[in-house]
Amino acid sequence: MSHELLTSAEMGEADRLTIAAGPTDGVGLMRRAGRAVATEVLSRYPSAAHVHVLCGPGNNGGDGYVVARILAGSGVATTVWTSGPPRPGSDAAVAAAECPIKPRPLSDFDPGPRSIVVDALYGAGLSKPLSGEAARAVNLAAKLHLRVVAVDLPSGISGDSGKVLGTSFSADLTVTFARKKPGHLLLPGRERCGEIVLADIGIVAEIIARLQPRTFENGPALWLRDLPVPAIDAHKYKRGHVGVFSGGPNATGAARLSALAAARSGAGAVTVLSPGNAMQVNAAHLTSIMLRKADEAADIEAFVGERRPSAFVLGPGFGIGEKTRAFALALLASGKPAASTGIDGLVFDADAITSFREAPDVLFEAARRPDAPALVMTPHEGEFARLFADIADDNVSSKLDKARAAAARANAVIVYKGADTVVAAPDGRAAINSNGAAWLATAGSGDVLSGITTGLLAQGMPAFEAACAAVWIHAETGRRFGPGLIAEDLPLAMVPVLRELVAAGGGRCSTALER
Ligand SMILES: NC(=O)C1=CN([C@@H]2O[C@H](COP(=O)(O)OP(=O)(O)OC[C@H]3O[C@@H](n4cnc5c(N)ncnc54)[C@H](O)[C@@H]3O)[C@@H](O)[C@H]2O)[C@@H](O)CC1
Ligand SMILES: Nc1ncnc2c1ncn2[C@@H]1O[C@H](COP(=O)(O)OP(=O)(O)O)[C@@H](O)[C@H]1O
Ligand SMILES: [K+]
Repeated sequence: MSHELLTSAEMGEADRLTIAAGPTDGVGLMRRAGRAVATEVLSRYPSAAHVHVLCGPGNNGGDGYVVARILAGSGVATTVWTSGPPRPGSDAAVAAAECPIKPRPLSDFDPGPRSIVVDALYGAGLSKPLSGEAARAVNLAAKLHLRVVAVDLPSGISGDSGKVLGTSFSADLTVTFARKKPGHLLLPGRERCGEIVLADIGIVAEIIARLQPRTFENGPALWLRDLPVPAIDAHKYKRGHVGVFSGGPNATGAARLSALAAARSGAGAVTVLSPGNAMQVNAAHLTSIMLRKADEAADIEAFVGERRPSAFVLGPGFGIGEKTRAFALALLASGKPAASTGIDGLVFDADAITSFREAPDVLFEAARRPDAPALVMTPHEGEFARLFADIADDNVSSKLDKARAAAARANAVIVYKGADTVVAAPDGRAAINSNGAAWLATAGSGDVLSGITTGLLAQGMPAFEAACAAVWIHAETGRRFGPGLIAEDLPLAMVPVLRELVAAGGGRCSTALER
């Protein structure tokens, strides 16, 4: 498995453990890292007129000296520009001594047009904003439209947060080692990395496992074994029954999008719970989806008792206010142990999130009660800030940190949406999604996501895995569909994606769909 993501501290530890286990030493790892980068440069740019290798003072620079040595040895015209010599006695100093090219000062960096830049200034050890001669090199490479190959990370990008510190290179290709880092997937880092190549430098899976990583790239490897497939003796209620709350007569579409998505994702039965005054309009637009009136919290209790739904989604198009809060709290009090007819999972989206902006603690307290059903909340950036204002305002934390802090506080799986959606669980696990596309930025797209999540929860998939699977399936569908996508297309367009997942071993572990 290579879907773990390592922080810079974890990567340093992996490095240390590998060296301690022998026989490879630090210089050995550095030689492998540099060779991996050089191999990519040689295969992608076989006719490059000139390669400029920019070497910083640390181990990232050390990798750069290895690259320069191999390129020069292969007959490529190579210049080394350095921002400072490596610390005497360091691995990088050994690599520099082995490099036959006399380095020139980075302040004189003067590349010709059409040359290639290998950026080995700073990687995991970036500790302050890029400035001075490094910033000048960034500007020059951009001005001349030079191809940039970044070693480990584009200099200026934080590997832990994906943030730009000062300024950064925009690479065409980034070669990183052992495992990706969160900054390769979180924006804006992901955009600045270009294509990412993961090179094996001999840090083995057993070493990574010892670190017990808690952060992952979202993909089937994380949840395929839990993806529900119907048993041979399935009947519709065994496949899970979803309840979806509709808004009033002028706001019913969002609930129907969610309902359809829940049904397509395999829930055996779906009921739209509608205010009395919206029954007509809902009835006119529903076929396989059932319909039932629900005007007050007592109606939920009756529905739960009679029809045994296993999961609900509240929020899409529902409206903001007291009724929403009452429904949300009634649902959170309908967990299994309290009543044998209780429900397993809840998804709160959109208005169900916004309705608690003045009293988030009331929601969190209800979600923390031991009998509460598993809760997934799916805020976009604006909704996130309404519920977790202090966490959202923290300019230092990454999106990953923020989603984790929110999940712990709310005792809920948080799907912090966007182009780099982060899914975080209260137990500290988190996954960053990277397979989406901007075609998904269309009204109602989020309603479909909450429906898929609820459909999977209703079939018994654990909450973190259900949320990760829903986010990936939604993103994959949008990416494949491309131009012209509207939310109505998503439920049907996800069928081929589901079919492939089931064929790849849904319900069993398989890596066939790993991208
Ligand atoms: N950890 C590992 O397992 C491996 C690491 N390797 C390389 O080692 C790199 C990490 O090496 P280091 O920890 O030495 O870190 P870096 O080489 O990224 O940077 C460290 C040095 O740069 C200085 N520095 C940081 N930001 C600066 C800024 N903006 N302006 C000026 N100076 C700045 C620091 O004070 C320190 O002297 C990785 O990115 C990777 O390229 C590879 O050799 C392979 C194995
Ligand atoms: N640029 C983007 N790239 C990838 N996915 C995106 C992008 N913009 C939005 N999305 C996804 O589309 C969905 C939009 O949801 P949301 O903001 O709730 O919209 P709506 O309320 O209109 O349904 C989310 O799943 C989000 O992650
Ligand atoms: K770099």
